Amino acid sequence: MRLRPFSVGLTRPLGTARGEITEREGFVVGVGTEDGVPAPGVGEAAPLPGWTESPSACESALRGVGTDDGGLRPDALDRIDPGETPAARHGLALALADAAARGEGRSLAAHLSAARDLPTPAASVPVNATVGDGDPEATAAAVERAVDDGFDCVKVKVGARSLDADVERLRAVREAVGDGVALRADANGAWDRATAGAAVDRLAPLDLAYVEQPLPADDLDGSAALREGRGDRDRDADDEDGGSAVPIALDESLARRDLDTVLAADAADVVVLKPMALGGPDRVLAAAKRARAAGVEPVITTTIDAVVARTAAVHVAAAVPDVAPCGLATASLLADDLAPDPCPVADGEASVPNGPGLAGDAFDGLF
Ligand SMILES: O=C(O)CCC(=O)c1ccccc1C(=O)O
Ligand SMILES: [Mg+2]
Repeated sequence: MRLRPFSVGLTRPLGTARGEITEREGFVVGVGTEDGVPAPGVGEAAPLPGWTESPSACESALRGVGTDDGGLRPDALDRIDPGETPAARHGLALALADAAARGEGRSLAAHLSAARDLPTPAASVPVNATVGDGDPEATAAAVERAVDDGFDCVKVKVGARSLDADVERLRAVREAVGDGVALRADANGAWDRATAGAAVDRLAPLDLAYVEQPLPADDLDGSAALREGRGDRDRDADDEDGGSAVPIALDESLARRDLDTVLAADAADVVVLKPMALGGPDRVLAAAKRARAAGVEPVITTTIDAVVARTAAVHVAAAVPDVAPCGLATASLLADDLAPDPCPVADGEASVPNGPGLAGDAFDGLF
């Protein structure tokens, strides 16, 4: 197993309620026949503080599963705890899955779905554009650009400013693009229960597709109450029959609590699943299948990963039948990348490479 450190910068910082993301660092993970796998395989471990383990914990977890002569222990994957070091597990699980899929001569999506009794994967996946914090004019202009580029679903970061200011931003966006565009708002856990309750009431007239992580990650009861329209707020006439006027998505909550706990709490309409934060593509596809069975819609996104992990997430999304728009159109947020993007986005859809594996041998030059 080989590890190659990398660092890629964003074209400009992505403003979120939890600060700005300016660059992504991590390791490309390579395995080969010397590791006992049938073909070369490439993975990516890109820890993001606040979402995963630290870069040093990630590196030690990966180095810990190697043998003294540079090979891989046979039980390597089982030795990496997906809760403690999800990015490390992602890197190795992806490299091994890429190798296995290439050995089988089929795409990563086909390999992952066959193991879970899912139907033939899609050839492209719908994606949303991602727009960071900014003033109302800049936010509306960024969303308009995305719509001009062919997106019909756009996610806007909120929660970095007052609720009044965010409502003004989203109003400006809705006015600029009209009713035909699906809008999502991601608060990254910024609001308390009273603010979140006020937010769903005030955003209801703007017809949002969902509000993502309105409350802190641990507040599953608050999220369940918000969904039922019984947050700490005055009820208005619109939700007398109960139910939040805006569907609720959870993201950070999944990195803190296991999926079954989130599902049992009735805390979400949508779960946002990030392979890097949840320990690997295999785990996320299994989680997506379980969420669907429980009536909760899965959405696949990344932590703004580099091209290897982003391509893997596209394969995962392709394996989810009729997947909702996913947060995978983030290549354009990066100023540079590890390799050319094998999943170009056009008309709001990312194309899925045919394989074998992630993208044939396109990433083998990374070593
Ligand atoms: O979902 C998307 O549109 C892109 C990914 C994204 O927003 C994100 C990227 C890095 C870290 C956290 C998040 C998030 O969804 O909260
Ligand atoms: Mg989010």
